[in-house]
Amino acid sequence: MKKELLVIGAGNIGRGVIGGLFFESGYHLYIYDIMEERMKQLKEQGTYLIERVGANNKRRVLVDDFDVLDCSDTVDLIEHMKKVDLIACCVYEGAFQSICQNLKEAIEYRTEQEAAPLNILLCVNALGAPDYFETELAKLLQNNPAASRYLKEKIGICQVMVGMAAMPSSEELIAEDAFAVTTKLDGHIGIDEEPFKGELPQVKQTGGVQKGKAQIYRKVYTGNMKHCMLAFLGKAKGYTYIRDTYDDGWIEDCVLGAFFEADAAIQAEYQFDETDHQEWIDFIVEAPKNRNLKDAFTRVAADPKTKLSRDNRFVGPALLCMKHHILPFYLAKGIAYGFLYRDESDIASIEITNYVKEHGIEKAIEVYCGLTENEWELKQLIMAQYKEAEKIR
Ligand SMILES: NC(=O)c1ccc[n+]([C@@H]2O[C@H](COP(=O)([O-])OP(=O)(O)OC[C@H]3O[C@@H](n4cnc5c(N)ncnc54)[C@H](O)[C@@H]3O)[C@@H](O)[C@H]2O)c1
Ligand SMILES: O=P(O)(O)OC[C@@H](O)[C@@H](O)[C@H](O)[C@H](O)CO
Repeated sequence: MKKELLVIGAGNIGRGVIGGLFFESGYHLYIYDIMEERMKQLKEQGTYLIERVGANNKRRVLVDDFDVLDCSDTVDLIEHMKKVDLIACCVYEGAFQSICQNLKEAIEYRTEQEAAPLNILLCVNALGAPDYFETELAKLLQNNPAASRYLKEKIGICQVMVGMAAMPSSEELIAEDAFAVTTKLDGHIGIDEEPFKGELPQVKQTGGVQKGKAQIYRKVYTGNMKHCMLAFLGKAKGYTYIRDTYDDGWIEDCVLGAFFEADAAIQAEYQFDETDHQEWIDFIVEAPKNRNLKDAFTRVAADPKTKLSRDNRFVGPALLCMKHHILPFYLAKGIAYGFLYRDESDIASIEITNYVKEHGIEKAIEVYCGLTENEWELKQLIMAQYKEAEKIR
């Protein structure tokens, strides 16, 4: 396999985690992002720094084997989609449609050329991303039978579990390198191996996983939920970074409570085998407390409108708990603190907290969590937790 990777979305994950690990494993990167001016600057700069921060040590990586595409339009992007056999999409959900639109053109070309298989790595926390890509591409290619066949037979659309946090670097480091990005040192990247065409790339801290579509639910409903709940509760306690919550026993109890509720529901739904299940618990619960990492609540809890929505990291597992007769007591607490979370730089948090003030918590739960009258038990649980949370805050 050619050691080339087209990275779409050159943010924390695209530059820092995926770009960094593939670069360190001998891959040449092609980088594309919609931020045209910034990409021009990156091209001029020619290198960028990654700071990998562990609980006990740090390490720097200077990435210098990449080309930045012409990001003024999508011509160059599509040209590279035609030729590079491995693509990593490191973006949020809002970018999916336009990426599919561009992929359509590339797939038609690849079909004509009888090109090699193409693997698309969806390095996202969004739920149902592979299904979205499969359906959208099938729709876009429906009038081209040969390309539809190529899509089915030669394109691997793979969920990737990015189990490694990445964030903007400190001001000091940014002064040194405007494109520096900070990531955790430990962690693991899991590629859903079932849809992958050919041999998996040999990349550091990266490997294949099974049941990828189920794994992303587990990651988001337990791991990302826990992370975000630390931020919601931590903010109420006046902290700023995830590390500030590490010695707070109350936060730890609540967050672990929510984790194990969600984990039990996920296990009931997806039945991961016991070894895999225990490894996941250890990965999340026993992760070393990384006090060197300044992971800000502003990043972790960003866009609480999405995070509190029906299928996302709190209401999703809470509903799954109800389905499996598990009381989502602590998950409801997480949701309640989500309704109290306010960050003056985050418009979604301002909208939500203003809405609660104006219309009350019950209406807010209906609007933002999408809970219906039939789901009255969960609604009442969240309302009760909110009442408590207001007193404690
Ligand atoms: N940061 C983390 O710790 C982390 C860990 C695991 C998974 N994730 C997931 O990875 C994805 C990226 O997160 P991030 O932290 O890198 O975000 P980010 O905001 O740092 O980077 C996203 C980048 O995508 C670019 N972009 C937006 N629309 C685009 C388009 N149409 N084409 C190309 N580029 C486009 C943005 O300009 C931005 O540079 C998200 O789905 C996130 O949930 C993040
Ligand atoms: O990027 P988001 O908004 O989906 O989630 C914020 C964080 O929880 C997330 O980026 C984690 O750091 C990451 O998923 C680590 O596994």
